Formats: sequence, C-alpha cells, structure tokens
Amino acid sequence: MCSVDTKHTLTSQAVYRGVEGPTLSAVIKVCVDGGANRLHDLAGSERERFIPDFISGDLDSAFPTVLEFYKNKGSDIIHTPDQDYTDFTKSTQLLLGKLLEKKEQVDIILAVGGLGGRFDQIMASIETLCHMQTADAPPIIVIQQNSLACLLLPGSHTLSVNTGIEKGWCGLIPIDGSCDHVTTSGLKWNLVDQRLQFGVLVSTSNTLDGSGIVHVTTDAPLLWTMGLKNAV
Ligand SMILES: Cc1ncc(C[n+]2csc(CCOP(=O)(O)OP(=O)(O)O)c2C)c(N)n1
Ligand SMILES: O=c1ccn([C@@H]2O[C@H](COP(=O)(O)O)[C@@H](O)[C@H]2O)c(=O)[nH]1
Repeated sequence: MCSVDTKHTLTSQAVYRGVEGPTLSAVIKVCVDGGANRLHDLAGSERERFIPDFISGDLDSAFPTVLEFYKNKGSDIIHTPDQDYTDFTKSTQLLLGKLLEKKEQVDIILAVGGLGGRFDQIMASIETLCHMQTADAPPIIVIQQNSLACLLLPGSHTLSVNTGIEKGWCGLIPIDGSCDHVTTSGLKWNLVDQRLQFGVLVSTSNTLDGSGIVHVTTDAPLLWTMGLKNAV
C-alpha cells in the first residue's frame, strides 16, 4: 500500500514564465559564483536589466571585475567558504532563508544550469535537490539546454505538460534509494504500483502520451526529468 501524504501541482508554465521574464516575475534572483561571469557575458548590452539580488559561493570562480560590477549595481556578495557543500547547495539554502524572511510564497525555484558539463557537478546538482526536501519548500526545477529535472517528494503530483515547450521524452529516476510504490498516468509506459530502483527498473526514454497531464504517485523521493524544445 502506498502512503500518500502530500499533493503537488507543477506546471511548466511556471518554468516558461521564469525563463521568459526573470526581471518581471522572479522574486529573488541569484548567481552562484562563476554563474555571475556567465550572466555578465550572456546579458551583454542588456546587462543592467539582469541584476542579481545576491551572488554567493566560495568565490573562486567569479571574476573580481564582475563582482565589482554587480556590487556597484546593488547585488549583495555573500562569501560561503564551506568546502563540504557545493556553492549551489549553499546558495539554495540562503535563498530559502531569504524567502522565509520576506514571507514570500513562490511557485518554483528555477535554477538555470547544472545539468551539463562536469558529471560530478551534474550529480551534485541533483544531490542539492535532496538537501531541500521539506514540504514547505517550493519545488526546485533545474533546466539546462534541452533538459529539465525536478525532485518529486513522496505524495501525488500533477504535472501540467501542455505548454508546447515540452519535447516528448521523459523519465522517472529513483535517485534516493528505492521507490517501492510508483503509479503514473499520462505516459506511454505507465507504472502501476511498481518498484523503481537502480538495478531493478528505472524509467528512462519514456514518452508523454499527449494528454498534457502526467500524474505521479510515489512513496519515496523520485526525480522527474523531461525534454524541453527551447535550449536555455
Ligand atoms: C567526502 C568529500 N568529498 C569532496 C569534498 C570536496 N568538496 C565537496 S563540495 C566542495 C565545494 C565545491 O565548490 P563548488 O564551487 O560548488 O564546485 P567547484 O567548481 O569548486 O568544483 C568541495 C571542495 C568534501 N568536502 N568531502
Ligand atoms: O561545470 C560546472 C561548474 C559549476 N557548476 C555549478 O556552479 C556552481 C559554482 O561553481 P563554480 O565552479 O565555483 O563557479 C557549482 O556549485 C555548480 O552548481 C556546474 O553545474 N557545472
């Protein structure tokens, strides 16, 4: 029997809004260490429109000139030297603290980057999601290039996958041990009270069935991943 204690609804429209208009809709904008260099480069002539509220990390990657630029524009520079946790984990903890302080309710935390390049860093990005497993924390959605990842907590989840930016492929990955009771609808290969576990069964190369809604019920944390059309 599956124990279900929470219900969550996730919509990729929230992702879409976050990507389309971060200056309009993001309550707090954050850069993680070297991410500040990337923002500085990518924003180019629109740099003034994309000023992070804070930049945090061990600050071994952000260029001093970039930190100075954002500091002069009002960004807080927060040094987090702890070498037992990644800069992403530490910045997400800071962000959750600030949301709590401000008593802000947000739909999602959208992290851009972290799913490409160094494999240890990709795994660390996913591990960061495991640190943030509290029922009152908003879902953290990580996107990079054509991939999205989000940790589903134990409970029932309704995923709205009907914005047109979904690519079609998806997966359910039991990153935190075994998920003994997983039931889904909305997929080409659905699960009915089945176990997902590495070495037993992992749902990769699955496909949305076109209905626009995916339901997932799981008794243990389960990573949802899917393809996006528009590379970020
Ligand atoms: C068992 C163990 N393995 C590895 C480390 C090292 N370590 C873990 S997180 C971390 C900080 C990583 O910093 P970040 O800027 O997020 O990544 P970087 O680009 O420096 O690799 C370090 C050094 C450790 N403290 N403990
Ligand atoms: O290849 C990478 C490098 C970094 N990240 C993420 O960025 C932060 C900060 O890393 P710095 O190298 O100190 O700038 C790191 O915690 C990762 O979350 C990455 O995803 N991939």
